[in-house]
Amino acid sequence: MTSTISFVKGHGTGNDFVLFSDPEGDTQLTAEQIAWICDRHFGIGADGFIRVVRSRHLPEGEACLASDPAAEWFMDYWNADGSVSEMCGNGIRVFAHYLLSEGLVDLNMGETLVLGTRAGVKDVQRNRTGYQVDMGRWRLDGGEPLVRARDLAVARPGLGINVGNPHVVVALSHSEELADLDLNYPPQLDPPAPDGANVEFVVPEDPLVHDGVGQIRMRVHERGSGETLSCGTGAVAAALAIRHWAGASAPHHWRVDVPGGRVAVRMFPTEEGEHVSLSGPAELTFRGRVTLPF
Ligand SMILES: N[C@@H](CCC[C@H](N)C(=O)O)C(=O)O
Repeated sequence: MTSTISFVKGHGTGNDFVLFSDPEGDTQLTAEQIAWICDRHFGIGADGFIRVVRSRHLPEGEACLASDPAAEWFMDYWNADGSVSEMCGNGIRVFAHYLLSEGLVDLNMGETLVLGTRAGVKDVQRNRTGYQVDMGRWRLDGGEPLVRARDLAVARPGLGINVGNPHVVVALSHSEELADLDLNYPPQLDPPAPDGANVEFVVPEDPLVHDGVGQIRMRVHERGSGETLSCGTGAVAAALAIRHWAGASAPHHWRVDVPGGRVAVRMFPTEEGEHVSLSGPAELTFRGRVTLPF
């Protein structure tokens, strides 16, 4: 049976998403349908798919992911190939912006919106650049695999970092090396990451620190989506990795430039340990209806 769905398209620094409203949780699209929707030639085209669903309608096993009763809404995030991911840093800002624009939530400056994700609940606030998300705790995870990429002469050591979803960050020495990378091909990790990983290639800007703010430039190959113009969780992982390598005197505030724009990352102490936040813009670009072919 074919079905027609309404959607809204949005992006955060060029990382683009199809948002599908399913407040009562009564439409389960298949991985194949989601991959078709995200296909840029045969479908709508997007780096990811976000189902907008009330947390209380999640199936039993997923309900614990939004365990804070304040998280009325859940970001059900899917990659372009139809695989699920735990978290999306650009996607959650666009998700918050969608909820606000549709009048589903109120969020004045200084207030906090609590949203559910597969990586736990996240606090979102509005700020000067758009939205700031408390991404919570992070951990060094996934070891230091060797990373091979097309047009990178020799394999480089990466650093595994989990910010809710898995990343491997690789430092390059200059911007030509970053520009020359061919990320049409997935980077190879040795040893491979058991659940796959998003891979970020990073170069320091000159100077690395300006007015107390660290400055880096990044390109990314996303698990399940290929090269994208930006990755919010990737920017967070990249800033954490560079701070780790730079040592104790490194700043806790970073500016991360990606092909699609700029985001900011801040590390700050909390009672349960260090948290990291991500700030950046969120835009909604158009809405439409699409008939799924299968
Ligand atoms: N683009 C996202 C990350 C999306 C999920 C990722 N591809 C994964 O599989 O973990 C971001 O902005 O964080």
